[in-house]
Amino acid sequence: MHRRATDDVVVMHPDTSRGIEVLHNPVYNKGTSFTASERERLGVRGLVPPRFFPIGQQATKIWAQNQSLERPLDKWQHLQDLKDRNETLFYRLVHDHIEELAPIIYTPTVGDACLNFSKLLRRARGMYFSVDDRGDINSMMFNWKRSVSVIVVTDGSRILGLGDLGTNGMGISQGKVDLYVAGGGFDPQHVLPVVLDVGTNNEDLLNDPYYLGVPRKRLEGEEYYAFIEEFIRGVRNRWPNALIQFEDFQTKHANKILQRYRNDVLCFNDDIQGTAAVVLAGLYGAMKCLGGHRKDIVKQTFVMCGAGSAGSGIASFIHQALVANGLSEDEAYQRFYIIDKDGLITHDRNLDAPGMEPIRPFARARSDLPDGTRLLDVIEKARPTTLMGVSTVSGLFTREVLQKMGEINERPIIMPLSNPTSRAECTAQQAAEATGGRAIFSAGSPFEDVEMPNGHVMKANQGNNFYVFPGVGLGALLSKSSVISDGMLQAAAMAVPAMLTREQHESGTIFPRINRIRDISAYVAIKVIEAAAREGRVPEDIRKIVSKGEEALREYVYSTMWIPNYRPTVFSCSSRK
Ligand SMILES: NC(=O)C1=CN([C@@H]2O[C@H](COP(=O)(O)OP(=O)(O)OC[C@H]3O[C@@H](n4cnc5c(N)ncnc54)[C@H](OP(=O)(O)O)[C@@H]3O)[C@@H](O)[C@H]2O)C=CC1
Ligand SMILES: CC(=O)C(=O)O
Ligand SMILES: [Mg+2]
Repeated sequence: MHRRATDDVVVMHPDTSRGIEVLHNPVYNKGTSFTASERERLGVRGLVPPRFFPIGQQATKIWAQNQSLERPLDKWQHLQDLKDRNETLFYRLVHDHIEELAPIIYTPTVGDACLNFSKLLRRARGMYFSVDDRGDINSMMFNWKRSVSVIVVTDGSRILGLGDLGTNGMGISQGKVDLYVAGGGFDPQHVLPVVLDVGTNNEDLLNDPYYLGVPRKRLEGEEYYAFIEEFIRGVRNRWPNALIQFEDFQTKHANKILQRYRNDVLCFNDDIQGTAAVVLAGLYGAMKCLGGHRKDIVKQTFVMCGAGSAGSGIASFIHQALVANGLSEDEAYQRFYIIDKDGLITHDRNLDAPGMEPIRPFARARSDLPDGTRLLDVIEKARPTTLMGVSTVSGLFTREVLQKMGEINERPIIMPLSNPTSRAECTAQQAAEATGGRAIFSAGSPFEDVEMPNGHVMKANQGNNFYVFPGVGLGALLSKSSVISDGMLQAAAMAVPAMLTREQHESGTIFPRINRIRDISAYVAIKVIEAAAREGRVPEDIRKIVSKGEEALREYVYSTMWIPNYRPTVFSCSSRK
């Protein structure tokens, strides 16, 4: 599946030309890092400057270049250009500077990149399947490499909180697979970003002469689901062991697709399930900040702004955890107040509308509060401990709302989770000012910690599914389970806060630093594999490793991780891939 860390050579495909072609191939190119013997062997002697620079020095130089750029989008472009020239060096840079570069290759900058994708694209990456390809999707998959372990696929219909970006959504699939490599240790040769171009309803794109997708309205209804089915069947045929991550599908389709495939195909929806796992992880962390135990989530009351795929996924998943910790189903539903653009959702709402199904059990009784009650009034009445935002509405958490949370709670839990930064329901600064720095804060996109006038620092945690999806994917694949169960995801949620120290909790930290992402992903993977084993989903060889204990599992997980270093490059008469 992955290239093992113990692999000591890169074997060039026998059809790859020697000479200049090697330099033009980002998989094999090392620039000034080819050794003298490689220069001979690969026919590049004299095609690169004579001096040899090890990867560390190359990375230092390119890092300085990237840092000298002012605009985040220029940094993004600079990194894409590097990836197009030299993948190993690109991933080395991202691996070594993940804290600084995650906001560039991922939220928030990737949002800008998607908005401008038609203008920015220089070299295509990944696979595009459009409505015009119907009937040929499986055969097209043979244009790609034989070995794929993870596919991130979007239909571009809801990219971050930016709406329908059509085929420009490819930027998010690419950003996520880069995080699989940098964060989860996946071999870059085995990840595949995909966009399903089923059209777009975005008029600006339809009128843009440079738009890269098929300029037509979106497929809908049975035609849409037939297209998805053709794609899934194609994957099953071409890459039967690959994991599929559904990303940024609009709510009305996201849940339906997930329910249709989750019991038959190794897949998950990152916005529904990955987000839910990370938010629960954050809540467990918050319970520790409050001096308690993760079981204390049963004492919490949640107001959730946003009833889309993220909101419904989070609510359902926390509900499961509340029940697992002793509440009845009904008691657990009573802990939620869910609000959409029309205010509080009650039984007076049309709960049969597309996408509403998972929200239905959370609708409040008519007697509680009138349908449509506004956020501030809901907070007054419900007195929540936790306020979450997955609404895409910047500024929704007004000063009054945040102050009210601060009046009700000594340490209010405030989570403006919408991405990118321009869509966050509030900033860290606003949350800190309105609560006197007492909030336990976590946002989808990165913010700076806030220092209060008295010197106290309010931690600006980043609550992003980035903390779990690489580890969930890694664990699921290594477990050889055929599906990803709720139990595996619940285990992922518990793994993340277990990586924090008491001192970190005391300072208001609910997620580990992102520069530990490889260790976080490995630990999440270990817990996911253990959960799969407990549920009887793993074959004998994996069960044996699990039975030897966590250390053996850790060794197994780390041994599969790809490390961004150059290895000697050789030709072989038969390909190993
Ligand atoms: N931090 C993270 O890791 C993640 C963050 N997200 C973010 O979550 C956001 C939502 O994603 P998703 O659920 O898929 O998107 P949707 O567009 O499906 O959901 C948005 C929801 O917000 C509601 N809404 C709109 N205006 C308001 C308002 N004024 N008050 C309360 N609710 C409102 C919408 O209601 P209506 O339908 O009536 O318009 C809808 O229910 C995105 O910004 C995304 O980037 C998503 C996944 C992961
Ligand atoms: C983080 C993510 O998946 C989103 O905002 O959609
Ligand atoms: Mg997403």
